[in-house]
Amino acid sequence: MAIKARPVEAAFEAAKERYEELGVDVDRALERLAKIPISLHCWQGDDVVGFENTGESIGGGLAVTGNYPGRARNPDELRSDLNKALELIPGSHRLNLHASYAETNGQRIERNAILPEHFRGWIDWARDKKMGMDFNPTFFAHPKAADGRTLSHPDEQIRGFWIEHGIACRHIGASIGEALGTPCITNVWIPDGSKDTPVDRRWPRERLARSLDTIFAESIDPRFHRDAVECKLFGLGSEAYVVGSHEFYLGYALSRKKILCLDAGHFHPTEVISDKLSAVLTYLDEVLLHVSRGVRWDSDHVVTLGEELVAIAQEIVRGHYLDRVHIGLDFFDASINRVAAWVIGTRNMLRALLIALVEPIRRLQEYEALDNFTARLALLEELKTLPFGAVWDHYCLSQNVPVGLDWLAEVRSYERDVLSKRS
Ligand SMILES: C[C@H](O)[C@H](O)[C@@H](O)C(=O)CO
Ligand SMILES: [Mn+2]
Repeated sequence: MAIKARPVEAAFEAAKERYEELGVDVDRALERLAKIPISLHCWQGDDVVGFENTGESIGGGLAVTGNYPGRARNPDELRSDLNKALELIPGSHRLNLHASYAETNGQRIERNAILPEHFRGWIDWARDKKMGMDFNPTFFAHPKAADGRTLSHPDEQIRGFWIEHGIACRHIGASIGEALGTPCITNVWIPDGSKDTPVDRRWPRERLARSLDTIFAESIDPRFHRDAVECKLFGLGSEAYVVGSHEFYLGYALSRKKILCLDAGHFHPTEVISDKLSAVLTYLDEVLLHVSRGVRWDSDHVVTLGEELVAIAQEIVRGHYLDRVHIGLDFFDASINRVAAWVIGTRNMLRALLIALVEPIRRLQEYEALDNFTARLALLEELKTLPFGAVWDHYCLSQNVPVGLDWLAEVRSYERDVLSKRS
């Protein structure tokens, strides 16, 4: 039986009173939450396989584990799964698509020859849903990336191929942005690195910088398109050295005025991106997030409502960065229902943002300004058990999406009627 609206609203009114006692405007917090788009990554729905049908393994130091039935095998199935997930997530969001999800009518189109027309189906789908889109060149799962090197490759022809792919993707990103009326962020992540200690750390980085400069040489109207670059500490097979490290891309983004992408799984396990946000935003205009959950390594587990997720959201809200931080997700778990994975991860991102939005920030800041660290700690701890869940339930109700765990029943019936029929 579905959760009833009356008790949800009664709990909300009581919760609102508790927050108002602390000076929090709950209605305004909810209005702000409704305006935050999360970019949902298409690759959770099919284990990062894409639709090129080349039989290439994922490579690039990435790994997907699990064999839960129901993986989307073609664009229509993936869009259908995304539709289901989006029905269960409050608010208006975006789609983050990889180039390997091109629709080429069975024709083999090389990655350096892909065109906006190969993404028409996605653009039309997003336009119908009034959604924006983001985009990514795919520098992995390809014979020319088989040795784990692309834009930094010493072979000029291989490097040239990937440069052409990057350029093609910027054109696709620009047409997506123009068609949908909201800038498309095209994010460059490459796997390049070395398993064992390299002798030459310098020249691959010099080559990568030159390749990126060539890719970005054409200026594109920022109303349609924005460039981002994603750093990483290590991957499977690139344990000793990653060409596009954090320092490399921080310098690149700063000197070339690009958006820096911080992936929560791309740092040493004791490092957190929540602490990096205000550091890099002191100098950079904008940041793209790949919110993920690494368990011991960059394992891309589904995002849970843990301390770091809340800290990321708090940093965005407390720092007034909502218009400078673009929030995308990056996880892929094939061991559970894939639609549920999207719903759990995205609802958690939104819940973390709501927790941050209903904080009595002014009061906390006053305590801090007065060096009243006792009251700051006491209030921060008290906030953890305030009736936030009642506010979230009301938000779901007001956005016409299932309250509480009611969404799971809908995923289960979709699994029974649709996913289980896929071989
Ligand atoms: C599939 C994504 O582009 C990929 O996960 C990338 O963003 C990444 O994080 C690689 O580790
Ligand atoms: Mn990422």
